[in-house]
Amino acid sequence: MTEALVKLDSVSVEFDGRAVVDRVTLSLQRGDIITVIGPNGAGKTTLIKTVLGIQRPTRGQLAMAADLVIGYVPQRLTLEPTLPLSVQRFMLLSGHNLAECTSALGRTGVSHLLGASVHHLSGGERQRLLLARALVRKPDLLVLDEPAQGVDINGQATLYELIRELRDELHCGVIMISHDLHLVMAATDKVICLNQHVCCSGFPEDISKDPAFIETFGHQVAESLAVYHHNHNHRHNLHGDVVGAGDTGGGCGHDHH
Ligand SMILES: Nc1ncnc2c1ncn2[C@@H]1O[C@H](COP(=O)(O)OP(=O)(O)OP(=O)(O)O)[C@@H](O)[C@H]1O
Repeated sequence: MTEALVKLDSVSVEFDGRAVVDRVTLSLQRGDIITVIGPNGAGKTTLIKTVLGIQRPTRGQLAMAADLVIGYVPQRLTLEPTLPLSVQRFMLLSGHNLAECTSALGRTGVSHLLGASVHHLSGGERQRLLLARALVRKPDLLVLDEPAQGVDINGQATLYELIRELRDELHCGVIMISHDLHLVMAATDKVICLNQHVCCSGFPEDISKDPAFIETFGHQVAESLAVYHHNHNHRHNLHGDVVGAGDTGGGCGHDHH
């Protein structure tokens, strides 16, 4: 039997008597990728914070595997703008040595930015830096809060692919929040649709037909997702260009009907 990295059993989080997360039960194993979707204010970040152990549940049980190493990619990188900080220094603050930091930066495609200032990175570069910082810890569990924000559309698909590859390499579990519904539906193993409580959950192709999903996101979104088939027959490089197996000669290779 596979050991759960994190288990939530009927977890609720209340602020001022209001349930922001309402009786959520989930279990995350090694190899899983779970994506939490839902409207603004649905409690997604609060749920992620609970998984991280930084938000205490008001009710219910949270169980984590012993010695669990978590790599976290936050929604925002808050830095003192007047403090000069290079990418190298930022990474070294993790407590890992330069070789480990450079290797993690290389894996997320930004090792060339070692000497750059973190204040001047593009949105996509910043997300890759944050991913490298999470990665350098060799996490059992990767927790990402909107990892593709500020990343252009090509870069988003590539970033989700990178997350899948990292899951395979580290044999870790992944839980993330995303608003990129089409990419989520194409690239995720399991989706949890949250609106305080879990409206529905399951595999992308199933939940897009779920009445609770349709009620939350509307018919238009549900219909466009329900007919979306993603036959990914190739790989992308970090710039989003198509490379490798099954490249049909420059075509995108995804079937969108
Ligand atoms: N520490 C807190 N104290 C009081 N209310 C809070 C606190 N943290 C979050 N909330 C409230 O809980 C609700 C859910 O917030 P949360 O950030 O979890 O939602 P979200 O689904 O991540 O939203 P978004 O998609 O907009 O990022 C919001 O109404 C928010 O104002």
